[in-house]
Amino acid sequence: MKYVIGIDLGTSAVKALLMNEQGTIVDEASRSYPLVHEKPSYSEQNPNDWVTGTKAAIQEIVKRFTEDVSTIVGISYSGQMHGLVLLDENNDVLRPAILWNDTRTTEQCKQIVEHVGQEELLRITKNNALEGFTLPKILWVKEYEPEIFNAVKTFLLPKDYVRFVMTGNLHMDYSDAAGTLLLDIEKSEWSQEIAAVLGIDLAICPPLVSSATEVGQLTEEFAKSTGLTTATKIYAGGADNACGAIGSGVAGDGKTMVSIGTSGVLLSYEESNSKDFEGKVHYFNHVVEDAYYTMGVTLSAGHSLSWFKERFAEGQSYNELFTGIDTIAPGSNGLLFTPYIVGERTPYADSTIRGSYIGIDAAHTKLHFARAVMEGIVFSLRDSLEIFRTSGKDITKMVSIGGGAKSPVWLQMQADIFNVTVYKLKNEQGPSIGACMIAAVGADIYTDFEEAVQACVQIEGKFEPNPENVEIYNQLYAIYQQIYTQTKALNEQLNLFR
Ligand SMILES: Nc1ncnc2c1ncn2[C@@H]1O[C@H](COP(=O)(O)OP(=O)(O)O)[C@@H](O)[C@H]1O
Ligand SMILES: O=C(CO)[C@@H](O)[C@H](O)COP(=O)(O)O
Repeated sequence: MKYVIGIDLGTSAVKALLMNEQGTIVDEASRSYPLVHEKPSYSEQNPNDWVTGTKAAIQEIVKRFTEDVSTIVGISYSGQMHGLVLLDENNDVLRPAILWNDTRTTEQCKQIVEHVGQEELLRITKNNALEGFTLPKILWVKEYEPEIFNAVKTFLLPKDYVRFVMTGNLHMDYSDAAGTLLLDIEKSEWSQEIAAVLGIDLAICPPLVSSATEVGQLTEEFAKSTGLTTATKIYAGGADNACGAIGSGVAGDGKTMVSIGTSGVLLSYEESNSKDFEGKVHYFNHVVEDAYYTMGVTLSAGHSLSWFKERFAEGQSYNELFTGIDTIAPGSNGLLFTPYIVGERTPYADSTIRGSYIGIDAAHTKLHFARAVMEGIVFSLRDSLEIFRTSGKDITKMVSIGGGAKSPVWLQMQADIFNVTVYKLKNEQGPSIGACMIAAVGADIYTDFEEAVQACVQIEGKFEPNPENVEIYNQLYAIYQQIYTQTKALNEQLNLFR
């Protein structure tokens, strides 16, 4: 029997899955690491924490593995997108990684639009300039840390750095490169035009490869420290949302995924890159060659709930926090929450907006506040759904993945607020399943992603919308939608005090 390992380098933790050639997950391990918010709007991680966590998770799996390790034939990756890792000429890390949910780069986004031009930017990259993307982060370092910028030899995205430590080779795959805002989507190459106009030397960009490309084998050192062999082949991998999409079977037209991880994502498969969403949603390369996907992103989805738990329910598990939450009526007895605790992306690209609780009543308990957070996160994802529906997409079912899909109450809320049938996977870790599938396709265990989806995607259950709740949530959503506009100016004033 052959096996593959899929590594999902998430924002809260790295998760490793061991999958056999029949598509069954046989073991898993994870390690969490801190997220550092040194200042409001900053969000960084130490790339060495990713490496240490990945090594420990693989060691744990290998320790429990009772067969010959040479049967673990391949490893691939799914990675949190957009994060900037800068390496010097010795391939040493120059500064902490600046992550996807770091919104310090509003000025740099304006500069990009000014120099490249909005129309040209959309034509080349299919996306708007948003704080979370990598290019504005490169420009921020250029402006504020010139010494570091001058020492840069290569930039990588998070999973590319972990892969580099494991193989000694530098690469980036198209699905992740699409999120840098430096990729010419049409030509599938780094954009000379954007780089030239912004004074960036394209030599810092790593070679581009497809997700299932073999990019090397494990270094002796990494193999030795984890118990694997140097014969294990390494495949490039992809952006976590693209991996989550194939891991949940979203590899064909009309298929939709919702993910509540640290971020929240509503993602829809696209057969081509020819549609025009005017930059309202992100438009990226899929890990499936010549396919694409569009998605809306809530910056703090699961993060809003983990924030709530850390601040107001310290020491409680999620299950303890949720006890009794299903006894509270939809709408949390008139309490609404907007999850803009680090700013927002879709539909409001706004780094200054912050979250609100609206309608606090003396009768509300901690449970009402927790439920309102969960509902607010799903309302925010509905904002993205409305963009898709307005564009003509008929969305009636979705596969739900990410840490949030562990909670049946949250899954039912998604069915009721979106008014769709929500499917739950046997294992909610779509991105690492996707990473396993990439390794399996790379290693020729499956001929293509279609075959991999057939073998690996296992649906465990479904949640149907409850018509009564749908009606209540429709009314509440109309109120929720007004909160952004009504709190925007207030947050601009409060920004001075942050
Ligand atoms: N048991 C649970 N029930 C519901 N939600 C959970 C549970 N455990 C974690 N979560 C949510 O999942 C989020 C983490 O999801 P995950 O997909 O692991 O994130 P990431 O890939 O960003 O590391 C947490 O922030 C939390 O909101
Ligand atoms: O910025 C985005 C997508 O554009 C995020 O979705 C990141 O890719 C992080 O994902 P999670 O850690 O929440 O899975």
